[in-house]
Amino acid sequence: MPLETLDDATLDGAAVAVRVDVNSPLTADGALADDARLQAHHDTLAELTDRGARVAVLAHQGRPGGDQFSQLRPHAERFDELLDVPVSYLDATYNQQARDTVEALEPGEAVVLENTRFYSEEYMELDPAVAGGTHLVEGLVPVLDYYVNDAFAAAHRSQPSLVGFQQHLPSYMGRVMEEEISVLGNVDETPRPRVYLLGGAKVSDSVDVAWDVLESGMADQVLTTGVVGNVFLLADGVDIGDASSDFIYDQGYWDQIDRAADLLDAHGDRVRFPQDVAVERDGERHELGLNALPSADGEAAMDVGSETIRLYRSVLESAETVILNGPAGVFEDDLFGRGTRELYAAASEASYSIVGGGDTAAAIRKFDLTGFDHLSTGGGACLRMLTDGDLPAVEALRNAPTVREA
Ligand SMILES: Nc1ncnc2c1ncn2[C@@H]1O[C@H](COP(=O)(O)OP(=O)(O)OP(=O)(O)O)[C@@H](O)[C@H]1O
Ligand SMILES: O=C(O)[C@H](O)COP(=O)(O)O
Repeated sequence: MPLETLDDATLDGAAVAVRVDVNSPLTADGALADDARLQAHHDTLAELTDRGARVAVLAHQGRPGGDQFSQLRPHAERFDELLDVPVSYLDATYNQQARDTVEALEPGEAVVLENTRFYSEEYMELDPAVAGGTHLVEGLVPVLDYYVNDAFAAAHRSQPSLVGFQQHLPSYMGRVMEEEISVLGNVDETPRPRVYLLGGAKVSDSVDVAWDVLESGMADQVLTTGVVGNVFLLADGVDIGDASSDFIYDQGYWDQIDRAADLLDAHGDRVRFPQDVAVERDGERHELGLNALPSADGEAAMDVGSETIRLYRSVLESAETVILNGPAGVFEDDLFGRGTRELYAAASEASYSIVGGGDTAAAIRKFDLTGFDHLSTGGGACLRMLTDGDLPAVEALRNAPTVREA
């Protein structure tokens, strides 16, 4: 089934649940530290309210037990500032009070319901049919006409608010979802040479992507940086020292070293790993070539070094398409931002560039970089989309009933 967009929906007076992804960094006192994800959904919410929908916003924040797990009041207040229509907040999600509030909405009004993950079923990966029978979904469906999914960044999760409503209601992509699918679903049409710059700390996701794009022929080159680069150094037999190795072990990525070694055996001519690294010594950035590793002082490799930057820049300069995910180093620390800043700047010069990842986007903002063609709102979702294709929430949209069937 083709995916339906807001162009296909008759919204005037309709009660619409819209799932967004506004999962954002919070300050110690619970305020939003960054509203980029809220801004990204502005156009979808503005269109829904402008076209007379009565809008119930569903979203999660953080993970149960984590320090970023909180109410959505700050998000609702920020939406109220960003949008031209009133946006209220309700500390309930699917009970009678929530149903009454949604039913009482006037056309063009919106309410942000409480964090979906306050309910245990929401934090489970469920088969869509089971998700359709959860309390959250069954509680809200009676007061809704349509469901809109704009939460691309969470679309790799098969959780009730992401896949359950599509079992009951005519469902549409929001504008963020539509744009992400149209760009990331057509990566294979972007010009060659196509280079993947993979860094950051989610090693198994990046090794998955590297395997997939090298095996399928999608990538002409894969450049590795960050913790991912350190894993490839270990895979090549370089002793990067206990501090960096222990970090990889503690994060549960030890088994990825063998997968990286197999990848080097199979496609070593198209995979690059760092030729030098940066460590902190006496409070300064200090660079070490591979022959100086492991460092006698046991410092951790926190960034790629100048020689790696030079080599990678030359590859990036000859690329037509660059797909970038994950920072090249601990960019949050001024000593180790250089690899990320310089490699991202080179990537932004390519004819076509795609960026995915929350920390990656934060680095781009920190270094004031511009010129990228597509900044994905997703991290894990973007990577999954680049490998497995359809995401569970998108698949559920494809299978949703049409207006006539509902
Ligand atoms: N050499 C390194 N050692 C330790 N941490 C590193 C290193 N290089 C990068 N990092 C860390 O990796 C983190 C970002 O990795 P991650 O894979 O989460 O990025 P992302 O894909 O942009 O974000 P997300 O998937 O969470 O949206 C940053 O906090 C950065 O400090
Ligand atoms: O930030 C994200 O990647 C999405 O909001 C998904 O969050 P999750 O990884 O906690 O499911």
